[in-house]
Amino acid sequence: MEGAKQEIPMIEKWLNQHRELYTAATRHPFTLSIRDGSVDLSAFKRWLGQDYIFVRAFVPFVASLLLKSWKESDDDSDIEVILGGVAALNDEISWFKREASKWNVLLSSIVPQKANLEYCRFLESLMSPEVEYTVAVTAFWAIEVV
Ligand SMILES: Cc1ncc(CO)c(N)n1
Repeated sequence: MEGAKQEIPMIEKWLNQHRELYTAATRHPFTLSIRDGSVDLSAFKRWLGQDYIFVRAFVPFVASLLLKSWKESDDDSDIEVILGGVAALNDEISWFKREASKWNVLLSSIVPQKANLEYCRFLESLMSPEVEYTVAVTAFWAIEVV
């Protein structure tokens, strides 16, 4: 009888390989302060404006992924998952606008911070037709899992 393979699943392997980064991102003091309600209002407003810029840039990235999934995916259900992501982004943008108005954040005049600008540029680079669907969808997964 063949020995049962004891392969570590890919996602588990990646999480193990990047455990410190993953914990730093998902247990960040800002995130924890949101969870327990102690968040500093000016930090929240700064996040709101910066994340709004990110989400605006994320929409065309997800749209490009939708197109790639239609062309390159071998699994029909992928397109529906990504379409669900687009729908969620629509609701998310409405939420950002509501929150911004509630907290007097002027979304039209937010200046992106350097890290955010670089992140948006990275997203844009993933939109290139040269970038394969498998690469782009893995980035999508990583962005959403963290
Ligand atoms: C869907 C989505 N992914 C990631 C982020 C980053 O915070 C966000 N605001 N929305």
